[in-house]
Amino acid sequence: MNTTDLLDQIEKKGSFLCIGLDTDQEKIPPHLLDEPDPIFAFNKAIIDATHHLCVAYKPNTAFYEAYGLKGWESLSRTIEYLNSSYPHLLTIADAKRGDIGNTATRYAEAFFNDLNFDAVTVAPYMGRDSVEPFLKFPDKFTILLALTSNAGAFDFQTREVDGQALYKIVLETALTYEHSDRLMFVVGATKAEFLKEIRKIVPEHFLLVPGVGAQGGSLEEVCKYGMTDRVGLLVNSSRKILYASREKDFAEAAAREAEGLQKAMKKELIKRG
Ligand SMILES: O=C(O)c1cc(=O)[nH]c(=O)n1[C@@H]1O[C@H](COP(=O)(O)O)[C@@H](O)[C@H]1O
Repeated sequence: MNTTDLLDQIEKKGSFLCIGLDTDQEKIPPHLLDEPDPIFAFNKAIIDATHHLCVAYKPNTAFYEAYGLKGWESLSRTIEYLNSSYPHLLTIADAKRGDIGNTATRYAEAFFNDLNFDAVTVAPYMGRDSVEPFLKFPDKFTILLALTSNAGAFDFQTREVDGQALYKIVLETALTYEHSDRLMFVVGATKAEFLKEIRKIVPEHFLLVPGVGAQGGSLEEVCKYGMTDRVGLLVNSSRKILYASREKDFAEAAAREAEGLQKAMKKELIKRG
């Protein structure tokens, strides 16, 4: 998957929605627990009901790793289903990895080659040699945490180092990495007002923006400060869509939530002209 394919999907669907598959066995409708793989059964129903409203899916690996081998199998079935049934959709492994180069290479192989995701989230703390192994893969995206949606973001990310906020240093430094055109950056929707400054440093790159929905971020604010001529935004929502209902109509309820966001996104795309 490359940026042109992604933009093509965004224009066709009038949507830059990413649906987070943060599938929690304790929150899925009870009738699915009789299925051989309840998590996959839930994901498949959600994907079938929402694929026309979004351009990306982002399983957060924590929700799968928590169930050990069984969870990893559910993740593997989910990505195989996405790649075979909806190959034009962007798939993001939200794994937030980061380690020395030798180890980072193995993480990159795990998510890009073995599982065949299009993108993976990576933490920047360990620097260049922990990120560049991911960037070696053509037609794959590495999504680097810049300014996250949580309260703890203020512990380090907004601290000034040599007169500049650390998240800005992350953005500027990452642009010097080899194949930096294969980067996207995470900016939390709850920090929309920072997007003006962020766009001065990364005017073109796509931003993955989680935090709309359950965390209270505003889509309008995100678009006002973060949207570019080539859109440049993937806005994620997970719980608000996935758990719109715990009854048999859960997939239809999820589609209604996703459609609400898609319609609002279409308006923003029209506003942009
Ligand atoms: O990298 C992420 O996706 C991420 C970064 C961030 O700053 N904040 C954030 O919430 N996320 C992820 O985005 C998803 C948000 O889920 P909801 O709050 O349920 O919409 C979760 O999978 C988080 O781990």
